[in-house]
Amino acid sequence: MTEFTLSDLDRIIGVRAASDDAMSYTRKLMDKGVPKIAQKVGEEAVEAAIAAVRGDRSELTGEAADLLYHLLVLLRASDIALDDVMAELARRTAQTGLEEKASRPAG
Ligand SMILES: N=c1c2ncn([C@@H]3O[C@H](COP(=O)(O)OP(=O)(O)OP(=O)(O)O)[C@@H](O)[C@H]3O)c2ncn1[C@@H]1O[C@H](COP(=O)(O)O)[C@@H](O)[C@H]1O
Repeated sequence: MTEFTLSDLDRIIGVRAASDDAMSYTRKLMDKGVPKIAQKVGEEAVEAAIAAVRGDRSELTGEAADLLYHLLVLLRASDIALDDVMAELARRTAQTGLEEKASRPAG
């Protein structure tokens, strides 16, 4: 299993977004602003959905990677920390109590 996490990617995106490297796709996206980044998120989500319906696992893997990357850029452009999204997910999980059950050995 890869050790690379969404937090790692988010950190890289933060560095690239703050850079003045004209070759950075992240920098270019940030310059275009929230509407353009939101459009990309929508496009990548639709492409991922289509790949899933077609049963194309390789295509879906690639589109899911594009979607997660663009979503992280959108969050940053909207000044929302990935940590805040994770905290919301943790809050929902705590409400169900499933985290504890999932970490307990079955039986
Ligand atoms: N994970 C990604 C990633 N996923 C997708 N993409 C880029 O997303 C773009 C999507 O291509 P599209 O054809 O859909 O879009 P487009 O060419 O911009 O055309 P438009 O739709 O905008 O008109 C491609 O240029 C991909 O390279 C990414 N670009 C960067 N990253 C990560 O971000 C890091 C920093 O990248 P830079 O900012 O380029 O240094 C990289 O090391 C990666 O870890």
